[in-house]
Amino acid sequence: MSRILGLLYGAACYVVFLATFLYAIGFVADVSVLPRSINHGGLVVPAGNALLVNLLLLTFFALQHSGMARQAFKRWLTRGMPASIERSTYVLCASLVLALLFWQWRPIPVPIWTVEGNIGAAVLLGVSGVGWLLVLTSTFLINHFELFGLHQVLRAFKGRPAPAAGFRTPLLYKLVRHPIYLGFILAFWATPLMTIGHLLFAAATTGYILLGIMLEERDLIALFGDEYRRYRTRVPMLFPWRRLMPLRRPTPPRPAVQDGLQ
Ligand SMILES: C[S@@+](CC[C@H](N)C(=O)[O-])C[C@H]1O[C@@H](n2cnc3c(N)ncnc32)[C@H](O)[C@@H]1O
Repeated sequence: MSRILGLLYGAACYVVFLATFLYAIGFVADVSVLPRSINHGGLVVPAGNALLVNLLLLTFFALQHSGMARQAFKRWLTRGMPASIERSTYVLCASLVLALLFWQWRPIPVPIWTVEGNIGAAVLLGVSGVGWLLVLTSTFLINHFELFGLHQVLRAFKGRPAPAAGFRTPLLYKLVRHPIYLGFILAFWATPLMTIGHLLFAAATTGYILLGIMLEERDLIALFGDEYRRYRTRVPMLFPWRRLMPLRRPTPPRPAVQDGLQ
């Protein structure tokens, strides 16, 4: 019975995640048919108040996201719930906090840049679309269903032990260490209409991504040791410049010739 409940819970969490993810695309792209987006629909308040509320929402998301991802928190959580539904619970909480952000976001629709003309706007929307595609594709590269908890509840349902965390570097992970985060950065910054509200969102999430990378890599080193350390020296963090333009190796210094010794 508890295995069936676990499976249903995991599936429900996944559906909530999917709905939130799809809404996020529309929210950031400012799709006008949505009830709320980054530039419309939310309560209109003075810019100072809006800034404060939005920063609180973003901070709450960052605390939930990073706090619940730490090993110590997972150990504490799994004292009270089966380990097989820990990841689904994480995904559910992250989705609910994100939904709260979408609901309570205060637009500050003062333009910073506006790209007029079909081609320019289409290129920027295209780059943003590529970003979202990069996010989704990369989740499948490292294991989409494990990342969102379905794999774990399915294994528990079949009575199999939880899978050990695996380190993978397929395709895009050979170019950059964090293609999912790169995808988010492209999706958040590439917009034909950058408003103060959107800029706040893009800048705060980018700052959080950089901090999140530091925490995530610390955990990955603890888990995979030298294998991850070597990966870090080989593959750039977010932008594949080093791959596209290999740096010239510095020429080694010539040994000093000392008078009288040669
Ligand atoms: C939201 S994903 C982001 C993955 C990666 N930072 C990226 O941007 O593509 C976070 C989870 O992926 C795991 N992870 C990160 N890099 C990984 C890799 N190369 N192989 C397997 N898991 C990885 C982390 O341990 C963490 O649980």
